[in-house]
Amino acid sequence: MRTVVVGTRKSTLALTQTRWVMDRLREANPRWELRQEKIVTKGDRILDVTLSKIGGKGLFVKEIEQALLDGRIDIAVHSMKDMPGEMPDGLVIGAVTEREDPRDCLITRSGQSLEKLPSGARIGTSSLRRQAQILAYRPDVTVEPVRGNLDTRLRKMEEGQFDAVLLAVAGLSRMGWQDRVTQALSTDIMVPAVGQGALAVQCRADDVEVLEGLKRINDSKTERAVRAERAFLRAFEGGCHLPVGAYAEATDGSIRLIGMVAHPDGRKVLRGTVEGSEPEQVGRTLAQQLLEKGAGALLSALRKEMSR
Ligand SMILES: NCc1[nH]cc(CCC(=O)O)c1CC(=O)O
Repeated sequence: MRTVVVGTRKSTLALTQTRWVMDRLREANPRWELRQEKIVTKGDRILDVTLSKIGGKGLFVKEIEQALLDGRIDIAVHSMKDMPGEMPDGLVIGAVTEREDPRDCLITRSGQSLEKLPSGARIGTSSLRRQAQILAYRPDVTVEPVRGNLDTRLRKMEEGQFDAVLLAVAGLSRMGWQDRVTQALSTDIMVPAVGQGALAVQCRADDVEVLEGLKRINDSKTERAVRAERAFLRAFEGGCHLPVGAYAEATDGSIRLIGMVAHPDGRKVLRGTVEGSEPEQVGRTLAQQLLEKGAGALLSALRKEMSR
């Protein structure tokens, strides 16, 4: 028997995801005794400021990673899309779980689709990636920031603060709320966030026993797809709160990756596709392709605007 402590954020979504992973782990490793440890992160405590102002999505992950490094926990379950491109020394992703629906979706109060929403409709999202792509498709709507957990965002829409909100299908379906989706958006309109729909199960790089056990719940196709997406993201240094998206489909032999870099106002959206067999290579090649189309200048101008 080995006691394995699994760390998670305290949000209902994080707890649901962790419970799901713990069930898989229990099946795959009957000799493990699994215990759950809840960790409150800065991102969960500070809810009244936009994420990019307090340091981006990475802050949800950082404090949990510290608990791993300190040995307070042995395994951490994260939404893959919340993981920054780079990871601290000493930690690895030991397993990537099978990806759920990777798409973003629109939830409208009226039930109208994106095409039917009236001009001037207010859409709640704090993601620059979602903002850019929705404005590129519907330049006549307005985008307003919204923070908080999934239920908070849905409630704010129902109360009339917004006419619609944009969320990941995967988060809603893990909560059992897939019937709330008005319209799942095709990746032609909305390229998802890197890693969206997959879970990352992280551990210490030298914890051989845990690594062995995590391998048993790894989904190799999702892993290859996410490796390509993350290699793409890393090429744009610190891209986790920038308007960058990527989505890959992988078989055992090949990978097809689509990527997107945009200006938040939606007036410029650069997209590209690359196919290949080696995930990191595919990611870097696509990043290079978009850099040649002007993604570098776009993002450095944006970084300057955001740091003002
Ligand atoms: N940004 C927060 C976040 N992190 C992971 C998910 C759920 C979807 C997923 O695992 O990809 C969500 C909610 C959302 O963006 O709608």
